Amino acid sequence: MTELLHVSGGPTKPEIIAVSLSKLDLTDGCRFFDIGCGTGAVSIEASKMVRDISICAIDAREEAISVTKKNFEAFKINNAQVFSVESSEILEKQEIGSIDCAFIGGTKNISRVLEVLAEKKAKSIVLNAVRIETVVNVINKMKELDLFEEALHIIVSRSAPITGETMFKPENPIYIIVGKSGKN
Ligand SMILES: C[S@@+](CC[C@H](N)C(=O)[O-])C[C@H]1O[C@@H](n2cnc3c(N)ncnc32)[C@H](O)[C@@H]1O
Repeated sequence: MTELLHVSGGPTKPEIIAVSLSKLDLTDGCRFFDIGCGTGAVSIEASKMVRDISICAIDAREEAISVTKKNFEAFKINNAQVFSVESSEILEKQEIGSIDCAFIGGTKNISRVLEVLAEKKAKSIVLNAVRIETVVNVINKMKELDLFEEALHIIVSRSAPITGETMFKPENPIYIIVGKSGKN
């Protein structure tokens, strides 16, 4: 089995990716943006879900981009563009084109990123956050931009062996915030 290379902050846990992608409404041929892609794990799972997806993976850290490129090669992701840049600097550029669905795993400059996604009429936006301050900022900003749909608080506990039996160990709680454009 192909092993995913890791980088600090990633990969996002598979259960969180599964719920996040289920909220994104990915469709065949859509243009998917992985903002703060880290390892590229979310893009890899998205490409397993829908055919002909066009991926744009962005991370401000060169180290993350290098890992994403290696993972894309290992998982045979051929339909992706990868950008090593702060996302608010590139998303608004005309050559980036249209944006259908955006997963946001990194929240630096999040207000500006959400403004650009709203300007570009991204149909669905799903954001992962761990900090309560981020959650409040994102919900307020999405409401201001008429994007806010719902927020989820997810806690996964995973089985772990204990003296020959099984216990459950909790993973860190994650907030998933969902935005849709054209709500009204
Ligand atoms: C928690 S990690 C993402 C993990 C990723 N979803 C995965 O599965 O590997 C957050 C990443 O977002 C990046 N990041 C944060 N804000 C960003 C921004 N505004 N533009 C680009 N990258 C950003 C960080 O460099 C970091 O690599």
